[in-house]
Amino acid sequence: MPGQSEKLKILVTHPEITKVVINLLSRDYEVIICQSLPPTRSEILEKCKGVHAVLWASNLKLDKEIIDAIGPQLKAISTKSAGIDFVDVEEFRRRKIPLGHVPHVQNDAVANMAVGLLLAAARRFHEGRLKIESNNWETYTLNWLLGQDLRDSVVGFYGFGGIAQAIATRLSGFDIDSVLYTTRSRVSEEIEKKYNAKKVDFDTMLAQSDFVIIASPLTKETAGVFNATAFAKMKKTAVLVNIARGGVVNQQDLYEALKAKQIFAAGLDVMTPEPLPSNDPLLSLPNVVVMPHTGSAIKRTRDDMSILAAQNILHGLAGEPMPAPAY
Ligand SMILES: O=C(O)[C@H](O)CO
Repeated sequence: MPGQSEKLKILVTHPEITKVVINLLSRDYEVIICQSLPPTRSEILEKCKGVHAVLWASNLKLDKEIIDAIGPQLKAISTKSAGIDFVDVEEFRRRKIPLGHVPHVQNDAVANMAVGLLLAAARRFHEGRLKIESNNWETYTLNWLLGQDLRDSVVGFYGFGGIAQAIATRLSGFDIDSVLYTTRSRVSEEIEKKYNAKKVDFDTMLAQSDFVIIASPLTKETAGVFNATAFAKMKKTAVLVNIARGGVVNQQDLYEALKAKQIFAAGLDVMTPEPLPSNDPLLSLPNVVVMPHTGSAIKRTRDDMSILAAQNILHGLAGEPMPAPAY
């Protein structure tokens, strides 16, 4: 136990966390900051011993080894991401250690990325650039580089939480016809009305959607569900967008489907693995638009994410419920 004048310790696992957060945490606690860039597990394992809370700003595995290295005085950890597929949540639950994550604050930024990818894939941005680079303008034909239209389209969502709804809000400005969504439980009637949305089973969503947007967490249930069987059920003109996690998609099957033009195009902010090797076959396809998992990469959004993570651990240290508990 620390003495009366000794402050409890918080480990921040990344040197670039905004000063606002460091100042906030330093008011009542001693803050230890990891310095390695990229963050290393070895530095975290060394510095985490004896701390009382951790702001986990990394997607390195957060597991039993780390919890054991910290020690039994640990009171709270928060990730700085919405997705927690790199965390052994069961271990936290079993030991009753408060675990926070960071949902909602990145909805707008990620939704903007999704719309960007959707338009870029539907309107063939990558292929257009390749044509320019190879001096292959075919503007003499009347139907060169025709894309897919959002107007009057059906947009299907796999997962219909905050990010998906923020995407649907934006797409309503493109005069889409309706929204289909596949989730475990139905959203409220009010939300369905707002987006002209209907809950349908996975196969119906795949078969009837012109655009399919993956916006679900990666879990045992969602891993690899977008596979060859799923792609075979989609329209040939369909555009797939993934801003969730690469693991929801079987990437080899996606590659085959795109190459065979079984579906029209894909826009991906997430993939497997990350970083994607520069010689990955996916990158050889003209009908894929890729971004390196930067959906939330807006300064204000990233700061908001750090602030919410800090609030999670401050509440955890005070023995209060976190604003955004992960379980
Ligand atoms: O989960 C999130 O918040 C983003 O995808 C960053 O990992």
